[in-house]
Amino acid sequence: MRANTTEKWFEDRVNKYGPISKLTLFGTPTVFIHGQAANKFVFTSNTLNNQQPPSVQTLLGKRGLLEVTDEDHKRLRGALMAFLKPEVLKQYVGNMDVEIKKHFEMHWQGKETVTVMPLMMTLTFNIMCSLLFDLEHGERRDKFVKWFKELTNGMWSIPINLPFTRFNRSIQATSRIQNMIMDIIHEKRSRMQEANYLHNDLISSLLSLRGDDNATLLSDQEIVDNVRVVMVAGHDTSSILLTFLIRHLANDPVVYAAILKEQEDIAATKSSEGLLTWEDLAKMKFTWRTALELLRIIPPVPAGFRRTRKDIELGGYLIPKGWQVCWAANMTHMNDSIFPEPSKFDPSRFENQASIPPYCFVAFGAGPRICPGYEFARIEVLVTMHYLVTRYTWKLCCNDNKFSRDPIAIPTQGLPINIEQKNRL
Ligand code: HEM
Repeated sequence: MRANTTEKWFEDRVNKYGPISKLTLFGTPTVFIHGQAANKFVFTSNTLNNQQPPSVQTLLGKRGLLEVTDEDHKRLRGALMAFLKPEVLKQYVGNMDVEIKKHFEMHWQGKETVTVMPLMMTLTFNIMCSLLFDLEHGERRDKFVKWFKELTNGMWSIPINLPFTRFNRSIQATSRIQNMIMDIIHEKRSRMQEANYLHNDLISSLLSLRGDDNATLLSDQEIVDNVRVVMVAGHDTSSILLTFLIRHLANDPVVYAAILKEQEDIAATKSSEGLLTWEDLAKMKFTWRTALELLRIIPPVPAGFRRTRKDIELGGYLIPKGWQVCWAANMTHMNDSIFPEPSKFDPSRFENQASIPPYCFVAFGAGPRICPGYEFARIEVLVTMHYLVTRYTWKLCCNDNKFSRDPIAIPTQGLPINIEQKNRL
């Protein structure tokens, strides 16, 4: 992964061993499968459980969406979707707009050079703090960002909990984060007693949900674990997409010009103080198609795992109970019978999404575990791109066109760029 040869490794494997092959990964017998039918099986079969490395369970908790199955998964997912569904999120486009403009004022305005990747991490973290917790800027948010970085540093590390290991620092950070989220839950619960309290964040939404017997639908621990899962699942993924979009537009004047035109047309209808709306986002069709095409070529989640619940027969092979099953996005994303000329960057592939065969574009997964943050990611990417292209021009500082994976894609130097503000500011 560090040498960024993951895709090549998958391809070589398929060429050598065919569509289904076995190997040992992280010390566990694993079956590697790929292609449309294999994706359908991985994403929809109830003979498979979700499977995360042990470090992830320790750091994110046992009651998070990634760990639970069946009825518990449905209940917790339904609870998160009550906030993440488009009908609700559309009310928050203005809040995102405010947070994103603030980011550009604080971190870009007046600068000649910025490094994109860490800034996009900061931006998506702040968006989440505002929308998920309604957490004010200041000391508490600063502490949270510090602990969150420590938590994610150890996420894919070897889970050895000895003093001074990366994993040990992550465990300490996750326990501080747990305490902080618990405090926020208690504060929100008491504020919810106030007559005119507005539910305007994910935690308040989860606290307000009731089951059949009018008891709260989620326990406090379930809220803590799921908020951590959402923070982790939604942070790196969106930052990577934004970072690689900025890199791509610096190298592709045709796509850049089309996005600029689309965004300038929308900006022309707004006053300088006006906030973007849900209706404005609906007009950003070409910008979103460009983002989807980028996700096809560089999926932030390049592969994933499941575990068999029982012996399974697949394609004439027996996969024993307890084995890992590994899927990889690039094997369908770069298949020329599905996406002709797969290496060509062509946003028009997404003009008619219904024409893409099912289970072939899996940047957001598919089936019952398909990414619940799709709409959230779409809003943050579109609003960020709007302010970026209408207020700045940029050039890559160096030929930072390489990236490594950890397992997320990271430009080797963080993507430093030279920026210039447009006159509008
Ligand atoms: C460009 C941005 C994003 C990409 C490419 C992405 C990709 C994915 C993928 C591929 C999966 C499914 C993994 C599997 O089935 O093994 C997933 C699941 C998930 N994503 Fe995203 N994601 C993005 C943004 C977000 C955001 C912004 C949030 C939260 C606000 C989020 C929350 C989640 C959660 C909670 C799951 C687990 C769902 C479940 O197990 O039921 N994601 N994401």
